[in-house]
Amino acid sequence: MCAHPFLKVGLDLSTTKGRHVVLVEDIVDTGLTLSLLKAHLLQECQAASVSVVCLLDKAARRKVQIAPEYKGFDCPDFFIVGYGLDFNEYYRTLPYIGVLKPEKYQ
Ligand SMILES: O=P(O)(O)OC[C@H]1O[C@H](OP(=O)(O)OP(=O)(O)O)[C@H](O)[C@@H]1O
Repeated sequence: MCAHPFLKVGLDLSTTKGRHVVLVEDIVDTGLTLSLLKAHLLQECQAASVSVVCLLDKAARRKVQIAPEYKGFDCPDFFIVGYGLDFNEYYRTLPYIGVLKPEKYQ
């Protein structure tokens, strides 16, 4: 199954063996999520390659060295919501991307 003790993925990742995988993300922030998944797919699942496409790339927050191969937009270091992005499950279904006022989360 190529399972990972921390990753909960609703797919059988062993099917990626020998295949070129494209991960589609809404946002890359610290990069920790993708870094973990990418390493797992390459090292444990033996994917042939893993590339990343994201809508938003918030590079200023990066904690690990990872860069999406394809991105829609560079994103400034604001708290972004809408278009699938949430704050405690609020705002996720907004049909646009917005910036949350700091007083809403501080
Ligand atoms: O680069 P990182 O710091 O790892 O953050 C990026 C991840 O965070 C968000 O998911 P989140 O964990 O908020 O879950 P969600 O998609 O259910 O909102 C987003 O969808 C990415 O998967």
